[in-house]
Amino acid sequence: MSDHSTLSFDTRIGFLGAGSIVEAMLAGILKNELIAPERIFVANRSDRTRLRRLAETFGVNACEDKAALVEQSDILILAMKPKDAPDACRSLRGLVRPEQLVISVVAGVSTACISDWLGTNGPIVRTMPNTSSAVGLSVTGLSANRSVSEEQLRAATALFEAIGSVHIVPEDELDIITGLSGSGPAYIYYLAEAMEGAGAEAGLSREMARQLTVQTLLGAAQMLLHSSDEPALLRKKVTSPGGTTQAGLEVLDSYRFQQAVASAVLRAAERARELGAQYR
Ligand SMILES: NC(=O)C1=CN([C@@H]2O[C@H](COP(=O)(O)OP(=O)(O)OC[C@H]3O[C@@H](n4cnc5c(N)ncnc54)[C@H](O)[C@@H]3O)[C@@H](O)[C@H]2O)C=CC1
Ligand SMILES: O=C(O)[C@@H]1CCC=N1
Repeated sequence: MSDHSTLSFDTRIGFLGAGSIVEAMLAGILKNELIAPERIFVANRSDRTRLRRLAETFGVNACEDKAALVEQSDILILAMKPKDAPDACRSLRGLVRPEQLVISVVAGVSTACISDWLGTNGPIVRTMPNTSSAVGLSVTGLSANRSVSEEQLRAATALFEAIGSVHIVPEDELDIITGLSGSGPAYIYYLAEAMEGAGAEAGLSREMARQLTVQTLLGAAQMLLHSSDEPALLRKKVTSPGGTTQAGLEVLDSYRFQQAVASAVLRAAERARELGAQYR
C-alpha cells in the first residue's frame, strides 16, 4: 500500500461515516467502475443494519473496526456530521499514518481543525460535493492543505471528477460553495415539490405532474448549460408581454422569490461558518 499512489481501480478507500452523502458517492464511484468495490471500506458509529445494507447494495466492505479501516485505506474519507467530527477525529489519533491522505466532506470544518484533532500535520483535502454524486453530476469544491502532494491532489481531484465536476478553490470559498451547490439540490427539490403539487392539485395525475416538472427542470438546466444566453435572457425569451409567464413571475415577485433564494444560499453559507466556528 502506498500513501502516494495515484488513484486507480486498486486504490483502497475508507469512508468513516455511512450516511446520505457516502451512499451517493458510492453509487457514483461504483457506477463509473472507478474503484473495485472490494477495495472500499465503510464504517459508521454504531448502525450495523445500515452498514450491512450498504455492503449488500454496493458490494463494499462493512467495517466495524475503525483501526482496521484506517490501516487498510490508502485514502480516508471523513463523512460524519460536523458535531461528530471532533470526537471521530480524536479517536483516530495515532492511527492515521503521517503521509496518509485524509479527505473531508464535512461542512464548515477547517483543515486546520481536522489536523489538530487528528494530531498530525499530514495531508488533508477538504471538499464540498453534493448528493447528485449518485448520478455522476455532483459539483465539488476542493481545497488542499500544504501537506498535500501534487500526486495526492490529482488523486483527490480524480475521485471527485468521477462523480461530477471539480473546482479547486481557496479554503475560505468552501462555505459559500456549501450554501450554493452543497445544499443546492434541496432548493431544487423544494421547487419540484411545489410545481408537482400545483399540477396535481389542478387535476393532473401525480405521475404526469412529476414528469412535466422533471422534464422542465432538466430542459431548463440543459439550456443553461448549452446556451450562450444569460439566465435572465433565457427567462425573458419564455415571457411574452402580458402572457402567462409574466402573470406567474409577478406572483413569484410578490413573494420576493429571488431575494428568498439568494438569502437561503447566504444563510446556508453562514450556517456552514457557524458549524465550523464552534471549534476554532
Ligand atoms: N447530505 C449531503 O447532501 C451532504 C453532506 N455533506 C457533509 O457530509 C457529512 C455527512 O452528512 P450526511 O451523510 O448527510 O449525514 P448522515 O447523518 O446521513 O450520516 C452521518 C454518518 O456519520 C456517522 N458517524 C457519526 N459519528 C461517527 C463517528 N464518531 N465515527 C464514525 N462514524 C460516525 C453516522 O453513523 C452516519 O453514518 C456532513 O458533515 C455534511 O456536512 C457534504 C455534502 C453534501
Ligand atoms: O445540510 C447540510 O448541513 C449538508 C451540507 C451540504 C448539504 N448537506
